[in-house]
Amino acid sequence: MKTKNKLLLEVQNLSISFGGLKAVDEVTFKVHEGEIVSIIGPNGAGKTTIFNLLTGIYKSDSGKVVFDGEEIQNRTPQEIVKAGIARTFQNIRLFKEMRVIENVLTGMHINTDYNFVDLLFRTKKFRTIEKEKTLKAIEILDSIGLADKISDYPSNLPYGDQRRLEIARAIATDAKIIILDEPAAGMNPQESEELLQFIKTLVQKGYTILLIEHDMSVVMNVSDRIYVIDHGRKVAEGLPEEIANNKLVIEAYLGKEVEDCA
Ligand SMILES: Nc1ncnc2c1ncn2[C@@H]1O[C@H](COP(=O)(O)OP(=O)(O)OP(=O)(O)O)[C@@H](O)[C@H]1O
Repeated sequence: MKTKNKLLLEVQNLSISFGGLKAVDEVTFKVHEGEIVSIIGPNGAGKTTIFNLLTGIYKSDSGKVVFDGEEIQNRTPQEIVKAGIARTFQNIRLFKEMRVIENVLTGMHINTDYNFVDLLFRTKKFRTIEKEKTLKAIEILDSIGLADKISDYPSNLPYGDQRRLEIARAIATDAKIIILDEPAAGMNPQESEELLQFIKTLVQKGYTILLIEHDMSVVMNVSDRIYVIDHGRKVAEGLPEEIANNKLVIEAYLGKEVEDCA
C-alpha cells in the first residue's frame, strides 16, 4: 500500500439526490499520489454519479471535494480539468471525424496559452506552441503504443485501442489524476489483461488512478485499495484481499466472481 504519499484527492460526505433518490449519500474517500484506487458496486450503486460530481458535471447537494489542497466542488468541468483531473467515459467518447493525433491534441487545448490574435495571424508563438503540442502528442501516443496509428480515424481502431486513445487524450491534459469509468467494458480477456498492464505503467509514470470497474480480475489485480458502494453509500473499504474476503461484500455483490480471481 502507498498511503504514505501525499493526499491528492479527499472526498468528504459527498451527496446528491435526483428527485427522491439519494444517488450518492454521504460518501467519503481518499486517494493518495501514485495510488490506484477502485470504486466497485452493483449496477445503479452511484459510482458514475460520483465521477460526475468529481468532474463538475453534477453539482453536489452537500459535501466537499478537496483536490491537491483546494476545494473544487463548485468549479466547472473545464476548471476541474485545468486543476488536474481528467477522465474517460463508460461509453467511449472520441471525436470520430478527427484523426487519432487530433483527438489527443484536443486534450491539450485546455492548457494552451496563445491568444486569438496569435491564432488568427498564425504568429511565431502560435506555430512554436503548436509544434511543441504535436511533438508531445506523438510522444504520448508512442508511450501508449499507438504511434503507428496517428493518422487513423478512431472508428478504424480495434476496441482496445479506442480505449487507449481516450486515456491518451486524458493524459494530454497534464492531469495529475486520471479517472477511468469501466475501461475494460466490452473487452475480451486478452484486451483486459493488456489494459491491466497498461494501467500499471501509467502509475509507474507518475499518474494516480481512480477506477470504476466491473471486471473483478482487473480490480483485484491492479488496485492498491478498494471502496465498495451500494445504494449510494459506502459499505466497505480496504485492500483487495480484505474486500475479497469481506462476507458482506461477497454476499451483496461479488459472489462467486471474486473467488475466481482472488
Ligand atoms: N441525471 C440523473 N437523473 C436522475 N437519476 C440519475 C441521474 N444520474 C444517475 N441517476 C440515478 O442514480 C443512480 C446511480 O446511478 P449511477 O449511474 O451512478 O450508477 P453506477 O453505479 O455507475 O451504475 P453502473 O454500474 O450500472 O454504471 C441510479 O439509480 C441512476 O438511475
